[in-house]
Amino acid sequence: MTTTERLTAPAPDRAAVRRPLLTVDDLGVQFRLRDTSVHAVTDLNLTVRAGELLAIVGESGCGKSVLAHALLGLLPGNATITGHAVLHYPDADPVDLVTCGQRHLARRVRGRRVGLVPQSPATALNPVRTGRRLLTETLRAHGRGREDCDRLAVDVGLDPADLDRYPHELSGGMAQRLVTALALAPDPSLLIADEPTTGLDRPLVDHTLDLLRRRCDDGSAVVLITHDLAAAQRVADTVAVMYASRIAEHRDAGQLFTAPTHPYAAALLDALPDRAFRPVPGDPPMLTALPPGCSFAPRCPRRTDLCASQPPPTPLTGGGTVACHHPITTGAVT
Ligand SMILES: Nc1ncnc2c1ncn2[C@@H]1O[C@H](COP(=O)(O)OP(=O)(O)OP(=O)(O)O)[C@@H](O)[C@H]1O
Ligand code: NI
Repeated sequence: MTTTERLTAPAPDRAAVRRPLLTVDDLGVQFRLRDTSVHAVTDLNLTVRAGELLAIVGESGCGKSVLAHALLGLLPGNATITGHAVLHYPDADPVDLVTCGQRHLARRVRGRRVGLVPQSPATALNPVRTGRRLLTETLRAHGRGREDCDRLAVDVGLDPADLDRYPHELSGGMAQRLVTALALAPDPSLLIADEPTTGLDRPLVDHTLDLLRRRCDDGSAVVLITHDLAAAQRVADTVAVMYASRIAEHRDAGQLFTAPTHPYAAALLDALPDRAFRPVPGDPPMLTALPPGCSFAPRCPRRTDLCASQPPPTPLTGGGTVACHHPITTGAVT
């Protein structure tokens, strides 16, 4: 099966009937620099439901990893976070990840309820411990035995013999699979996987995507951050397209890939080799100087004067959101 074929064919909006696991409400992240500030996440709203695989896509630097770090309390000291990101527990009161504090995040959330596959696995691994030791310690901390070690390795496509290597003895792809196994060890109800297929060859990319899909089919939720639109198309229930720190379009994956309504989403799809293979013209704006209107307007074939001056509305249309003054209604870019 090629990556562009769907692994499963979920009914449209299947995820919509599940309970919300995470609700993000007007989330903002800014980094203070000496004489300016970087708007890395702006006015971001989304819901992730149990059983849902949400793919977050968008060009490099649009704020995907910062969003992941914000949800896990992993932002550096020069960051300011605003808004809310509420994690709902089936058996306890909901918790706002923005305000609950590092102690709660460390004890109850990070690596427990919410797992992270970090974008840079090499720097995330303790260099003086073998993969087996790292994995055994993580499993033990969550009440699971060392016998789960080899099974987890196989799940992520790693030869259990490679667990006896130190991080510097692992290839980039092996380190990637090891950090995925470490994130899965606590069996988190929400897994945020930030480019989890980097450095993997095609069969292992598909193996990893299928693993994430199966977790969702078993009732967990996954946020898959990826540059790879074909990967999103293969496994995602819903897709959020980020552009310059905001969500441009967020809807059912099937609808987004067949009839994108935001001109940026349409342009991203047109850039795919198996579509028009036409790169998105121009460059994204600096996040230190976001324009007052729509950030995509300077690159947009549908822009009018309104786009340059007024921020786009984000009405709910057809079960999704699109932040655009002139959304495409036919699925064709005019
Ligand atoms: N500590 C920081 N201080 C200042 N700016 C930062 C900091 N961390 C990230 N940024 C900026 O925030 C923006 C968003 O970065 P982010 O890493 O989220 O992008 P991304 O969408 O994950 O990109 P990629 O696809 O390349 O991983 C970038 O402009 C980046 O330079
Ligand atoms: Ni990133």
